[in-house]
Amino acid sequence: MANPSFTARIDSLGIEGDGVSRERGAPVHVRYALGGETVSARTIGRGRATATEILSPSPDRVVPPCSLFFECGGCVLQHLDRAALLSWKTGLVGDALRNAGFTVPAGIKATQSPPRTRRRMDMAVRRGPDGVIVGLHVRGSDEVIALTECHVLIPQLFTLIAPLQAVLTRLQGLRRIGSASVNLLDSGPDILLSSDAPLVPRDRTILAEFALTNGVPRIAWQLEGGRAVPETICSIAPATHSFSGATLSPPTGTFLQATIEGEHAITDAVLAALPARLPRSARVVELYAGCGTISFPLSERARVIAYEGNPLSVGCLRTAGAGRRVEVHLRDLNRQPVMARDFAGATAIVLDPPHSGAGAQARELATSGVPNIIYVSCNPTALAQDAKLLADAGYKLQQVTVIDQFLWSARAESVSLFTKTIATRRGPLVRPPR
Ligand SMILES: C[S@@+](CC[C@H](N)C(=O)[O-])C[C@H]1O[C@@H](n2cnc3c(N)ncnc32)[C@H](O)[C@@H]1O
Repeated sequence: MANPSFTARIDSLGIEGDGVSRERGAPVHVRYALGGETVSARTIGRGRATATEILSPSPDRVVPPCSLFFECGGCVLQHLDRAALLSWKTGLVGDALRNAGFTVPAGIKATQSPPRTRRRMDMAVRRGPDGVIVGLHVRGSDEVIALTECHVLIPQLFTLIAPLQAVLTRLQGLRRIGSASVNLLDSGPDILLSSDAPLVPRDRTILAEFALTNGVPRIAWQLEGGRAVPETICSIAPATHSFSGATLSPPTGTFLQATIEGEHAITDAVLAALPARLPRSARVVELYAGCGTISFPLSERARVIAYEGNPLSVGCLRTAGAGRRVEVHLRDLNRQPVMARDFAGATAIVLDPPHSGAGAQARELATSGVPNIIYVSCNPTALAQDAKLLADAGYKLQQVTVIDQFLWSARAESVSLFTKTIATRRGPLVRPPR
């Protein structure tokens, strides 16, 4: 029997944002269902179903604001009230830290970016019979849905989509598939395109005209699936961005925190986690520094020794950091972690690892004995894994801030402060009171 229907009582929301029903033994993940609801559901795969009717709705259920929600793969939780969404994400982070072995302080601070503030998005490009579509994947499919509406993307980027579709339709270098990553820098939209065939000279002229007409300082391009550094196709003005007064020339496709509100919430939480009184000579080691989102605000409080694995980001950070208190090292921290002994004398370690977490680097953090470890995480599961090593090494959790900058997604970001009291010959070195 294809796609059998059943009635399910939903126990809770799972970490992917699906409702989880356990009444049949093995968990069934039910798309579009919320904790506490009873729904009619249709099986769509092993252990997976989609809600077809809500029989008893949760008080937190709302009408999704976007008419594309049930098709588009971009958002997963628009049917959940935003305050309830933030409280669910706060719970995910709290559970991760408890699972790691910590007592979680009461009153976790939590902030959420408003709709239409997302300033970076990776979109898919498809040529169809009626021209090119720039959009997101249909949920669970390779098909691409045109973003005729989007409640997360910042308007300066959303308004570019229609002209971008029109211009890509004219490119010979786009046969069938490609992608468009857009970043809103201080200087304006920065676009990185990929396509499945080389661009011809006329394509380059067309893209340059588009850039001029639409106020796009830079467009870069690479062959779809290629590994070469992207080629700048047109640069009508310098692509620049600034962090705490340091002006950078970021590489194309650079990592930016998803929203400006998210960036500020993260840097504020990191700075608040530093000891209140820091001597000018204090040294903070920063791991996974990117182009310096956190490094430059930090450098106003301490000397920063920054490590990053992407050579282009390192080049950008080095140039912008010249004359500031930021020392930059290129290092793959998976292959060659900073060793515990090399943190000696540091007042704090700040780390902001990728989604997979800190891997081999986490073990060195745990045995470093550095009194303050400030962990910026975009993945509660990886946080739990890494934080367990800190708990086992005697670190205590002092503060947590949850940042929801991927509104309506299941992603939860956080900044946690772990501290350790170090025994010295003169007695315990206690973190100064705030
Ligand atoms: C979440 S981003 C944070 C960047 C920066 N802290 C920011 O807020 O803009 C993670 C960073 O880790 C870097 N990274 C990923 N894997 C790495 C590795 N194995 N070694 C060093 N850096 C790595 C990425 O290039 C990226 O810049």
